Amino acid sequence: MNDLQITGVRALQILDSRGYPTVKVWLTANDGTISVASAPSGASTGAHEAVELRDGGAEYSGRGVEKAVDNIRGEIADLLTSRSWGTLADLDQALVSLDGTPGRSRLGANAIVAVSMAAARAFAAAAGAPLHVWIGQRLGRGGRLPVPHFNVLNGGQHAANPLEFQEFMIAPAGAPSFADGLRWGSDVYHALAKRLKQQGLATGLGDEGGYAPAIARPEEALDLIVAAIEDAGYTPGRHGIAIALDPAANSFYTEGTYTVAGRAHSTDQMIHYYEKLIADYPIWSLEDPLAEEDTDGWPALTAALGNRVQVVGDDLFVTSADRVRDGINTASATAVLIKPNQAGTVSETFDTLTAAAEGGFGAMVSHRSGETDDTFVADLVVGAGCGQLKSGAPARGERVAKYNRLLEIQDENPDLPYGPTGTHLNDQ
Ligand SMILES: C=C(OP(=O)(O)O)C(=O)O
Ligand SMILES: [Mg+2]
Repeated sequence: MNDLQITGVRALQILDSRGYPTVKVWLTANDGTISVASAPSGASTGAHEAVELRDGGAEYSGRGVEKAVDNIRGEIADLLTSRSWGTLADLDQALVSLDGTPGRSRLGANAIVAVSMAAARAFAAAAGAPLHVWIGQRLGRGGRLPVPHFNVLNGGQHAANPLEFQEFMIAPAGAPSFADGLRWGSDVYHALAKRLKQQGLATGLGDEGGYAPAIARPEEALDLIVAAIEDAGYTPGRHGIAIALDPAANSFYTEGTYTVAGRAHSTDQMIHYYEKLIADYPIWSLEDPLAEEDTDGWPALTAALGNRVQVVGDDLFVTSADRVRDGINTASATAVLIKPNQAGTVSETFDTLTAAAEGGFGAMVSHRSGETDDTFVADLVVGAGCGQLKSGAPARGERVAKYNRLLEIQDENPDLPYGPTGTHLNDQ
């Protein structure tokens, strides 16, 4: 394969789906091919994830990213055009070395991840392969279309309602194909709106396109969703439409106590609470059920529930291969959420996917709550072959862009299998 020679670098501050500034990058290769990528942005971030560079301060806000853009136009462009690149791993490593900080705070994780994503596209284009095929080759995996996890009801830091749990997702595991699963999800999404209206609840949306009604108890949300699945004519459960939760427990944990709908829970009580939810509702996956700093709680929860549901670390692992290996050694979870901008580069994201697979962990690829029309995660999940994606509701342009890209991939590759392997979604 020929080396990649980058001859042009363009960067711009654009807006993400929340209307906050983010970074867009264009890389031109010497054959004239232009590869584009945009950085997403999280709101409920883990303490250890790579750090966005924001003008005037690193914490999340609507502040500008002009400095990050300037870094791409300056130092990063100089690096990228200074030599040819044999592999993405070399290019990413050079970016990480140029930054020189563990958290990517000098040049900005938003600048670096956008460049890395665009570079991955440039390598794929140079190889004449679709991005998902090129990614599959890098990871040594066969392609697979994911079960989409639609976040249909929003709370936590993604909505202004009193619901502490952040994400209530529906997963059409029993659908015969990705395209059918997408239709099933959209049917339930619309049935849920009807239910909410019937009950006098608001149908305004949270950041990821799910409804954000003024309810506080997770059970109320789950009752509404199960009813909507049935209203739409589907069967709740792993043979039909299962439920996945991302409570994002960091945000309702203080000094050893989890507060849910006005009630305080110790870690043990929280584990019992999830046990009851799992018994009462067709929940198959639990992401960030406990806070990232509750390090004794995670193995206890996984020992208690890990044979019944998938236990996913997001803020706990922040897409870091080292943290995933620790999690495997301590049996702290059974799967990892994969967000390239937490890891910092695409190559590090690949390393984390590999570490997870080597340790028998599952993986779910994920968007961020602040998104753009970039569809990188759709190709990533197919190439990774892990069979699970969350990209928000089956509505709102920045969310459906990913689902629509998967429809294209399915259409172009009708033999790709659908769904995860080796997870609880295949049980029963
Ligand atoms: C997608 C998520 O939200 P954010 O992007 O705000 O971290 C999440 O917590 O899984
Ligand atoms: Mg999460």
